[in-house]
Amino acid sequence: MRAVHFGAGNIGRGFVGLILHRAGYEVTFVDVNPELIGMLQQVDAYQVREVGPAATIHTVTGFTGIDSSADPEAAARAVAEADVVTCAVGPTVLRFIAPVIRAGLAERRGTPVTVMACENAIGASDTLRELVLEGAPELADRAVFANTAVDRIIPPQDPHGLDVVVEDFFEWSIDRGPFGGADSTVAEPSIPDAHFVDDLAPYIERKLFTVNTGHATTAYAGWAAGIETIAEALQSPQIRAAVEASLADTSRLLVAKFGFDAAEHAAYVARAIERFENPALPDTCERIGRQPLRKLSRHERFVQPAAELLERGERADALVAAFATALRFDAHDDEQAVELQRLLGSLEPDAFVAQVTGLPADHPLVPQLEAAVRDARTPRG
Ligand SMILES: NC(=O)c1ccc[n+]([C@@H]2O[C@H](COP(=O)([O-])OP(=O)(O)OC[C@H]3O[C@@H](n4cnc5c(N)ncnc54)[C@H](O)[C@@H]3O)[C@@H](O)[C@H]2O)c1
Ligand SMILES: O=P(O)(O)OC[C@@H](O)[C@@H](O)[C@H](O)[C@H](O)CO
Repeated sequence: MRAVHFGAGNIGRGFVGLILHRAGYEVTFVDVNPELIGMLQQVDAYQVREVGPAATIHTVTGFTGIDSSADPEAAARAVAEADVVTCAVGPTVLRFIAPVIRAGLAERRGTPVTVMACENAIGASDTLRELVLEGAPELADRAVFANTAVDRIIPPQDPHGLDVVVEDFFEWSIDRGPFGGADSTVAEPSIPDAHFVDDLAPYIERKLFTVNTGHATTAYAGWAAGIETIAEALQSPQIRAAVEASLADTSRLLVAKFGFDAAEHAAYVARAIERFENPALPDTCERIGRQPLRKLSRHERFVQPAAELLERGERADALVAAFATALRFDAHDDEQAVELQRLLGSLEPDAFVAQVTGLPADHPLVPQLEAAVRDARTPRG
């Protein structure tokens, strides 16, 4: 069985590549980083080292690499011949890999390929499908796109090596809907470490609005306090209280919306905070806070749950406070952080909230976010 995976970064090598290898796939990694692809072409194996109570070392073999910026035709050919195509490139990069997948589908003969975007975003495979079929709707029956939720914390790695240090926890949930039904000619791919679910919404929203909301609250508060790592930030009682308050907001929403058992959900939240604190994971506030404009957008970790709470007539004060703290993220190496600071300095609060969050002006959350922006624009004494 052949898999093509776009994005040979942390999740690519330390999660998707590992799980596909364990499922028996030969994996072709496609990336635009020539150094990374060079290493994947030159060696036969790399290691994934899990750290935490259930620590194990896994060896991944049977892979190769293609540099899609140097040889997009080879990448398209690999897609044409694959059983499964996955990606973990970041939601903002989907539009750059879409033309390569489109070219692969155009060459494809025989059964449709399964495509799964493994990104932190709701409906990422649906987004990828729209981008791939843009201008080429006739290719629709050559691929089946399934949404997924992926969870494993993988901190920054040595950029000059292939081995990856990861936490011992992982979860990959895949929407079963597109497979095997009356309208589908494609069976569920065999991936024993993943689980197929009838309704992905509770899984992706629980993950994004717990793990990622809690992570982001920690990161922005840590950054504002001048703290480097996530584990260190959580040692501050104020930051910990802010994280617990954000997750109390999202818990109220998730339990009401999906009918989760309150005690089981509380255990899920506690486990997420324990995972952030894993002392063996050198994860940084800068990585977790990366791309703040994406994280402050409409369907993301603060605005979406806060908006839904207000629509239900509830408050979301802790999420609004976390949004306010995020406005202080000014990492110089992060293009979106630089743009965030430029927008803060140049747009009035109403224009900033409309542009960054995409909320309609009459949404009940808007006045609170505008107040946060007004406050962030006031010089600190
Ligand atoms: N690291 C984590 O803890 C984690 C956990 C769950 C989900 N995710 C999600 O996985 C995705 C990737 O995150 P990551 O941490 O692995 O990032 P990363 O930066 O380590 O990896 C992304 C890779 O994509 C490559 N890339 C960029 N443009 C490309 C293109 N046009 N074609 C092919 N490859 C391209 C980059 O060179 C890089 O190697 C994100 O959506 C992230 O939210 C990350
Ligand atoms: O990858 P991002 O930028 O969407 O979010 C940063 C982290 O919260 C994220 O990578 C987590 O480590 C991951 O989602 C855990 O499964």
